[in-house]
Parts: sequence; structure tokens; C-alpha cells
Amino acid sequence: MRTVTLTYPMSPETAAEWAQPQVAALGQFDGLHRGHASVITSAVALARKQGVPAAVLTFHPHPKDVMGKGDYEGYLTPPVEKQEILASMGVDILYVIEFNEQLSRVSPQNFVSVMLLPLHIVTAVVGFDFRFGYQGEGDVEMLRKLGEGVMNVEVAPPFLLEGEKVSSSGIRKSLQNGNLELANSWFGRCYYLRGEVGHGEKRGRTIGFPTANLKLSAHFVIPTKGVYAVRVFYKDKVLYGVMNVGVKPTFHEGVLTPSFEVHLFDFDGDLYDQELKVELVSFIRPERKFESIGALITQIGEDAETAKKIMGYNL
Ligand SMILES: Cc1cc2nc3c(=O)[nH]c(=O)nc-3n(C[C@H](O)[C@H](O)[C@H](O)COP(=O)(O)O)c2cc1C
Ligand SMILES: Nc1ncnc2c1ncn2[C@@H]1O[C@H](COP(=O)(O)OP(=O)(O)OP(=O)(O)O)[C@@H](O)[C@H]1O
Repeated sequence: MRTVTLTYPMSPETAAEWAQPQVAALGQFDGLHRGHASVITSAVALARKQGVPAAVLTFHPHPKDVMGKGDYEGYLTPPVEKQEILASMGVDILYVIEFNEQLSRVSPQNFVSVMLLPLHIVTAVVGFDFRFGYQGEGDVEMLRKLGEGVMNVEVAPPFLLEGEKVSSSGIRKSLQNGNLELANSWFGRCYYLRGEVGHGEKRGRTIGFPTANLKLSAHFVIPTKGVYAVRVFYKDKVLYGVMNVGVKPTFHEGVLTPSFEVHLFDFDGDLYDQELKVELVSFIRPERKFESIGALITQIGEDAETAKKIMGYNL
């Protein structure tokens, strides 16, 4: 898959370089959940049928990251993750339009004439509630009108689970409320974080549970503070463990920035500076303050047993 960054307005040179008959799925697509997958896989299928490249046209940063007051809560799929997942879906070209204040003021008409039509998109695939242009003034009907005669518009029906529309905002809420099960079922996979292992306070090994401290590689949505059963991808290995997302109230007061500490089962090697991808399989319990270190150690032992049972580890 090729990734191409586009800026508004697209220059004639850029347009000439990428113009070709192609099918493109349009949207923000943060999270690449099952609703997004239904839009994107229909674009890929249509492209294959027509013998043209399958493209995804998206935006970065997220409009809320640009327009907010510096309080954006993060990405479910930061750029690297988006690329990895889209490539695995069979997408050939990922166009990333740089989102900024100027783009936020572009009318739906100008967006289509300046950014879509010059690429010679033969079919645009969008979800039923796709909105675009200044204040989301453009909708599916307007897209059809603006593309008339040159660009078909295919509309994916709502993708629902138990009657609810699967959405990025719903997943964000679930992760922040400890409802990982719902988030993962809407994703159609486990939520994951990625990062390199940094140095912690080196207390873990003294309490019998050494932990790898993950420094997140991007601005991920932070799941609620607590303990998770995790599956960890390290080089070509798959490892299992428990992760605490939190501020360690047993040892500190007033820490605001959470740490991500992973204790891996039956692993004893040096992980400093290594990259880990950590899949959150199940939420075990909220983080809490213990009266003694002994009580914390007993609880971590129980957390590990719970995680092993959940993941069928060494049974
Ligand atoms: C599975 C697990 C659960 C944990 N739960 C808590 C908790 O509920 N409260 C807490 O204060 N610390 C908790 N911790 C964090 C430990 O306090 C921490 O791992 C220990 O202090 C070592 O951290 P450090 O070596 O990075 O400083 C947990 C750690 C793990 C691995
Ligand atoms: N559940 C769904 N069913 C069908 N299409 C969807 C669904 N969710 C999103 N889409 C479509 O995918 C594209 C990207 O949408 P967008 O990223 O705004 O999704 P979202 O999950 O609804 O986000 P948010 O919750 O932040 O509003 C759009 O074309 C949208 O219509």
C-alpha cells in the first residue's frame, strides 16, 4: 500500500501524479471498526471487480485535535496503526489529507472539485451518514449531485450491533468506562497500544512482578485505569501477561499521567528500548490503593491467575 499526503488545495502536479480511475472510500475512519470495515471492504471489492486501485481518502490530524482546545482525547488508530490495518484489508492507496483550519472552512462544493474530482475517482464509497465540508454541510445526496456524470457514489448501509450503530465515539466511551468487551466487539479485534519499553521506578522486580514500562508511540486513547489481560507481540513472538494502566496510588499521590506496565508470564529477558504491541484482551478490575505492599502483591498474583484463565494460558 502506498501512503500519499495531500494538502488543500491540491496542486495540478500532485493531481496529475495520482489521477487514475480508482475507487475510494471516504471518511475519518478513526478506529477502523466494523462499521468502517463494511465501507472499506465494499470499496476494495468494487475496485477489484473494475480492475482499478482501491483507495481510502482520510484526514489527519483528527478535526477535533485541530479545532479543540488542546484537550483531544487521542486516536484509536494513530497513523501507523491505520496504515497497518488498511494494508491488511487490501487497500492499495491511502490518501491522507492534512486537516487544518483552512480545510475546515472549505465548502462541500470546493472539497469535491479541488480534492476529489482531480484524482479521477470513478466511485466514492461512503457510509449512510457521511458528512463533509464546512460544518459538515455536505451529505451523501450532495456528494452524488457534485459528482454527477463523473463519479458514482455507493452508500454502505448502517452497520449495527444489537441495534446500535457502531461508531468511534461509542468505542472511545466504552474504553474510558471499562467496557472493553463492547469496544472489542465493535472493533472486531482487540484494542491495542504500541510503544517502546522505557525505564520505570524499578520496583516491580523487588515485589516479584517485573514490569515492562510502555512509552506509547503515539497519542492513543487511554483506556480506563485498571488491570487488563494482555496479548503482546514482540518481534515474531506472541507473549501473554497482565498490564496495569494507572498512577500507582499505593505508592504515590497526585500523579496524573498514567503509566502502562506489563508483566509478562514466563518471560525473563531484557526488553528495554524494544517495541511491543499490546492487545487488551479483557478488563480485570479498576486500579486501587492498597493498605500494604503485601496486599498489592497478593492481588497482582490473583490478577495474573485471572488473566491466565481468561486467555487459556498454560491450561
Ligand atoms: C497486574 C498489576 C496490577 C497492579 N495493580 C495496582 C493497583 O491496583 N494499585 C497500585 O497502586 N499499583 C498497582 N500496580 C502497579 C505496581 O504498583 C507496580 O507495578 C510496581 O509499583 C512496580 O512499578 P515500577 O517498577 O514501574 O515502579 C499493578 C501492577 C501490575 C503488574
Ligand atoms: N456503523 C457504520 N455503518 C456504516 N457506515 C459507517 C458506520 N460508521 C461509520 N461509517 C461510515 O464510515 C465513514 C467514516 O465515518 P466516521 O469516521 O465519521 O465514523 P464514526 O465511527 O461514526 O465516527 P464518530 O463516532 O467519531 O462520529 C463515513 O463514510 C461513515 O458514514
